Amino acid sequence: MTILLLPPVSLFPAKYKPGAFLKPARPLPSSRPRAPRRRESPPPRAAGAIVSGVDEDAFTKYSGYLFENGASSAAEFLDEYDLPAISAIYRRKPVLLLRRSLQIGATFGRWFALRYLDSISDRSDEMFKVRAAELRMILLELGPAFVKIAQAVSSRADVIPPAYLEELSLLQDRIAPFSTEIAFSMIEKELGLPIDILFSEISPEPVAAASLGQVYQARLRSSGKVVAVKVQRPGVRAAISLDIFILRYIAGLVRRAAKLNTDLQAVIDEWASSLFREMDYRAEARNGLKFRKLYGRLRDVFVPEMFMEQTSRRVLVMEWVEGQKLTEVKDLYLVEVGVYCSLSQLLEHGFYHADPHPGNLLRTSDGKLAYLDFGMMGEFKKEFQDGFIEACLHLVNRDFDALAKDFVTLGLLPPTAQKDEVSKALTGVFQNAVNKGVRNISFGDLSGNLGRTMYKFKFRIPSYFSLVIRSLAVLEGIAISFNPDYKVLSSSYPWIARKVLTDSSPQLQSTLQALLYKEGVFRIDRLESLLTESLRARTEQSMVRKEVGKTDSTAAIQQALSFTLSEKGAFVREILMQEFAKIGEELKT
Ligand SMILES: Nc1ncnc2c1ncn2[C@@H]1O[C@H](COP(=O)(O)OP(=O)(O)OP(=O)(O)O)[C@@H](O)[C@H]1O
Repeated sequence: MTILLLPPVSLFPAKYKPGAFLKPARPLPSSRPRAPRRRESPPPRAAGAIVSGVDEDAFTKYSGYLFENGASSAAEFLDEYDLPAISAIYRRKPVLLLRRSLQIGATFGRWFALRYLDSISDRSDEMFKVRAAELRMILLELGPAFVKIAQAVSSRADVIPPAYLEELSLLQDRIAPFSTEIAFSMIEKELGLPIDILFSEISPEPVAAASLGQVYQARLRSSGKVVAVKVQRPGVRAAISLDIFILRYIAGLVRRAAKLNTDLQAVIDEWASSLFREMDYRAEARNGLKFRKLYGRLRDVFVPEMFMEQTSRRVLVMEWVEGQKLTEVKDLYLVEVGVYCSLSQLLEHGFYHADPHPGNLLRTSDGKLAYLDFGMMGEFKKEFQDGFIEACLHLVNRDFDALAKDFVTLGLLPPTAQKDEVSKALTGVFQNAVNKGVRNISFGDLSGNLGRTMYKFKFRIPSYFSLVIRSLAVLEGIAISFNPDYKVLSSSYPWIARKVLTDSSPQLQSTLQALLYKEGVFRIDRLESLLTESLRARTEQSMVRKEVGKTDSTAAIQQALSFTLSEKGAFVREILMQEFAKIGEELKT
């Protein structure tokens, strides 16, 4: 059981430097708890003032928009993404629909026109940063649906230019808050008790504000535990529903006009369903509980406790995590911990954090990797897990025909695909990368190349697969920001090698067998390389911890031997025994 020793509670945690971007939470003396200050609104703000990067105008428009279009709409009460219901609600409001469509069109239209003017006046480079900042403000003004879309792409260093990436990453946690008065009354309404009864202390202002909700620090009256209280923005569900409805319509037009093969409306529907699930905080708390149970015990991983009794659809109460953003502390060891935890999520239990954006990963004050925000979780099915491992093995061993088959198993290619042709294309795409050696393959480049090949063959990448790729690409992205040579695949391969050598799944065992025998000939070199990699999985982790010194080759041989003799090495031992028996027979003749 991992135990996090919380440091003395301060309502000015290290990661929220007072005044950095929010008004500081009011420190309440922990020795003598006071009744919370209730219904305290933030002081009036000067229009157009900038509070450390949060533009007040954008904030006003953003919140105003939510209230105007959200709080009173029937769509605010939808429990899940229900397209017929959303259509029925907004078809009855043509004026609202038209006004909002014009607002979206005019806002983006103006921005594209400015970019066009930049390009014809040869000022594109000069104005690049300005336009990136404008785009961020536009997304903020347009509301949560656009902020969420931007967040989804903001970790893609491979597709977004750096200046845009920098601006879009600010959307992850620099969104202005809504009124505390409204938030407190929402807590009371949702949980059915007065704030003073629920909490003995609560920060008079939010400590963080995100697109869907904002977070307060508080102390539970019942147990005295310090908690984070997340409150959903009022009107957010209705506002998002309206925008989804409009975006779907635009997607239909674009698809027809550009004769696209990809069903853009289906992509939006899938995204919308997951966004609606994310807006149900009870589901988020259940996800958090499961995540904690599965991964909270991994070494140096921390998952906060969820308080189900104090959680409702729009209010979530969980254990407070004291720490700093992983991106700020630049801790490569914790990136490795994240990679190992991701592999365990994807390939061990198949239940994974599908939104591990940099704002959701913290380094706790005692040096652990803490996960936050369990709104978006993915399920990676067992057959896909094995298929993914097989694809990695075939990629590293340059078996492109087998790789094309793996793509069918993974649902990336339809079974009817011309596998020869695809395999030729994949060979072209991956050969260069693989020739550089597994340690030099960049996950970002690989997924970019894969996307382009898929596009060429008019195949679509299933959304589950994009999320899986994203959950690893995010970690690579964080590491690259302070270590340009970091490669996530190089950290993952030892784990994969170990898995394939030790797993009892018949599918993986037959893959291993196929890999170790080429045209009936035993490939000892492949077994050797798998063994070396799988041993690296163990030693590398301990070396990062500085627990052991460098292993010499004798130690490696000893470890390889002890592995093949261990219970987990049974299948490999069996193969080796058969090979030894064959050699014995040959020697006899
Ligand atoms: N348990 C916690 N302990 C400390 N801080 C927290 C905790 N939970 C959330 N926060 C802070 O609040 C911020 C927003 O929380 P969270 O990401 O869960 O909200 P969200 O509305 O789902 O955000 P997003 O829209 O970006 O996904 C986090 O980035 C973090 O700074």
